[in-house]
Order: sequence, then structure tokens, then C-alpha cells
Amino acid sequence: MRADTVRFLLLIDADPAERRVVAATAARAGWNTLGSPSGDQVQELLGGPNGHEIRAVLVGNWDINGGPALVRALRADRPGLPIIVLAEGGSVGQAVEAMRAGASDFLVRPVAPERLLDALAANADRRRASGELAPLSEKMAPSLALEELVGGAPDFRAALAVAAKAARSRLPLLIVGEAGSGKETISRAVHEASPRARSSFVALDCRAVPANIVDSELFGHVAGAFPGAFAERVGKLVEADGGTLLLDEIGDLPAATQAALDRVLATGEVRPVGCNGSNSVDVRLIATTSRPLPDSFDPGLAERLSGTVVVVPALRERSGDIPALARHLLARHTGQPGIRPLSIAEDALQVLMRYGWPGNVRQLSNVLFRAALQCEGSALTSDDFPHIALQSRFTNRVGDNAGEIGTVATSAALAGGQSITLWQADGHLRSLEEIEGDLIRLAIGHYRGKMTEVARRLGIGRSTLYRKLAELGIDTGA
Ligand SMILES: Nc1ncnc2c1ncn2[C@@H]1O[C@H](COP(=O)(O)OP(=O)(O)OP(=O)(O)O)[C@@H](O)[C@H]1O
Repeated sequence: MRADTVRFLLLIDADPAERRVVAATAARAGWNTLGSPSGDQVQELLGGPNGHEIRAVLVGNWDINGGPALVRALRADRPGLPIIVLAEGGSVGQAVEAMRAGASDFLVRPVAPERLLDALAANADRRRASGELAPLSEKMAPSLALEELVGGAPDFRAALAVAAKAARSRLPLLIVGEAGSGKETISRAVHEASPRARSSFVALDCRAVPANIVDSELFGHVAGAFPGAFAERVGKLVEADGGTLLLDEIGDLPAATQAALDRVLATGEVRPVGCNGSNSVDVRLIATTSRPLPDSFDPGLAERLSGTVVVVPALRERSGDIPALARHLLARHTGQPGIRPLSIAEDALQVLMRYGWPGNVRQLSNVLFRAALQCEGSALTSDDFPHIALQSRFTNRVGDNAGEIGTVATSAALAGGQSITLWQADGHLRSLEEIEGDLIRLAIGHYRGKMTEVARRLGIGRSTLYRKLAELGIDTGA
């Protein structure tokens, strides 16, 4: 087992039998469980010899354990630690209360083992930006068709064009992009747009599988192949026969597995662990990576993957897409427990566009979810994003220079290639008024709030510019 897969799960649950079941399930994915019947020993365990190896906390018995206070204390102690609450069946209120207290996620009991492992993997294995809340809509994200993906930035459209072309082929495809930028979403869309759409789409996160079982996960094994292999297991490659296999973070596969996978792609034959024979498969491989493939990566497989590469731009490189994405993601969260329909105000969009988004679209989605959960008005404003506003080093220069706008907007983002979204989530063009609004905002950022220059470059008079600003609700602060 690789060193980075030795990790501890802190489980707080009063029922010893339940603790044993959860521990046994979690062990299947390489988790060591530290069980505690109540929240009383939590600080001790966090400070104990394995405290630093604790990668996730599961909180059961919400009421007995004083749920909200326990979650708040854990959150204060370890801001980035995933905290998953095991809510009692049917109690939506408990789940909402948990999320408000700062839980990362919740599962409703009874929890199927696969669901528990998925939640642990999703919360702890993905390198989530700053331990953001994980909305349920993230886990139930709709499968978007390529043309439904939100974003009009030229680099993003170029990536989608490569993906659309690749959908017609059966050659392996490599999708490169930072965490949360949309790689898996694009993979699913490619599968849906391909002639394989009616067959299965099978995904494996290579980060989440311990090295000692990854061959059996991919290629399957026969009964008795190794100690503990009581029954035969069908591997992901066979499961995906006729369809698409997504290998997330392919760079994390052990070297021998990379070479074996390359042989499968070359021959179309899969040999399960411990088996002398092989099965023929017809699988289209999509691989993703958020970092350059390591130098040690199997050259044959690297060559095969480099045939078609989709490069997904980071969100900060397409901050012009943020307003459309924010509206789309907000609409996705609406209707979840505790979230009413909300609009998003201009000043909030400005704050979001200025931020760097290390966790990309997923982080934007999570930040909107947290803000929506806490918002008491009918629209999200910049006040609903205090951390983002602070971190985006927002400079507020009010009226110190006649004719300058009060907020110095997105020049840094613009230097990074900001562009204007022309398309709506439904594939139709945005209205002229919306595009004009974005263009004016972009110009204000680019010319650092110098309104005379903005008007000159846009080819309109200053009074027309100010009238448009008023109509758009952009606060000049002047
Ligand atoms: N262009 C987009 N339009 C709409 N939603 C998007 C877009 N890109 C990403 N998302 C949403 O953002 C979230 C993260 O996307 P996704 O899981 O595809 O990222 P990823 O790059 O595969 O992340 P990781 O590297 O962590 O696996 C998902 O909820 C997805 O639906």
C-alpha cells in the first residue's frame, strides 16, 4: 500500500455494532478507523499519535452527540477536514442543520457501503479547495451535453470543439485541467455524444484505489487469485465493455499497471489477476490528469494518450464565464433543503470575477452553495462572500479621482485572458443587453476604472456610459 493511502477515519457513533460495520466497510478502501462512542474523546483523538493522519470524520447520533456544537468545534480545530454527518433517515432538518454548522457532507441512514465509500473518496481524496461545503447537487450534478456546458471563453470553446470531434472516434482521449475545472463533466459529455452512449460509462478515481488492489479493480480477478479473493471479480475494463472507461488522475496508477493497461489497449484483451486466459473487450479510454504526467509514466501509454488531448482552462483564465456559471450553478442548488430561489447581484459577480478560484468550477459551486444556505435576502450580494472578497484583494478606491469608478475591477484577471460569454447554458446566445453589460464591466476592469478611457474605447459618450451603468446597476461609487 502506498504511504499516501495510509489514512485514518474518525468515527463518532454510540453503537459499537454500527462502528464495527462502518470500520469494516471503510477498510475496503484502505481506511483505518478510530472509533469513539461520543464526542467527548474527539479532542484527545485529534491530538493523539494518529491525529495528523485523520483525513475525515464521520459523525453519527446527531442528537446524543450535541451535533451542531460538535461539528462547529471540529471545524474550528481543523478547518480543512471533511466532516460527514450520518443523518437519521427522513430528517431533512438534521441534514440542513449539519450543513449550516459546517459539515462538508451528509449521508442519510441506512447508508449503503458503496455510498459511504463514495462519500469518503469524494470528500477526502479529491483535493478540495479550503474544505468547502459539498452540496448535494454536486453529487447529483446533472449530466450535461457538450453544448450545454457553460462557458464562452475562446480557450474553453476550443477545448469543447476538440472534445466534440473526439466523441466520434474510439481512440483514447486525455483531458488535462486543474482540479474541479470540469474534466469529468466533459468526459461524460464525450461519452454521451459518442456512438457508445447506450453502453456503460464506468469511472475509476486512480487516487482513491490502494496500489495493492488496483490491478484487480481494473482487470478483475479469479477466485483464489490472492489471499482474501474469495470470489471472482469483474474488472472495470470488462464492466465498460462496449462503452467508455474514465480513469481519473491516471498519473497515480502504479507503473506495472500502466504497462498492463497499455497492453490491453493495444490488444483488446484483458487478463484478470490469477487467470491464464483473457477476455476480449472493446473499451474507449478517457483519462484525466490535473498535473503533467510524471517522467516515469509508461512511454507507450503516454504516446497512446497523447493522440487527442483536451486542455480545460482554469476558471481564473476565463473569469468572463463566471457570471453565467454562477447563475447556472445557483439554479442547480435551488430547491435543495434550505435553499430558496435567489438571484445574484452585480457587486457579488464582481467579487467572484476577481477571485483566483484554485478549486475552479467545483469551488465556485461550493462557495455559492454556502452563501445561498446562509443568505436571508432574495439576492446574493458581495456581503455574502466575505472570504472571497477578502482574498481577491479587492481595492476600494472611492471618489479619490474625479471621473474614476469607485471599484478597481478585474485588470489582473483580464491580463490572464478574460473574455465574454456569448452563450447561455441552454446553448442559445445571450441577449445583447447582457453581453453589453459584461463588455462594459470588462472595459472598466481593463482600463482600471478610468471612465473617460472606457467611454472612448467603447465608442460612446461619457453620459451614455453613465446612463448604461445606472441601468445595469453598476455602482460607480463616484
Ligand atoms: N462548464 C461547466 N458548466 C457547468 N458545470 C460545470 C462546468 N464545468 C464544471 N462544472 C461543474 O463543476 C463541478 C466539478 O466538475 P468536474 O467534477 O467535472 O471537475 P474535474 O476537473 O473532473 O474535478 P477533479 O479533478 O477534482 O476530479 C461539477 O459539479 C460540474 O458539474
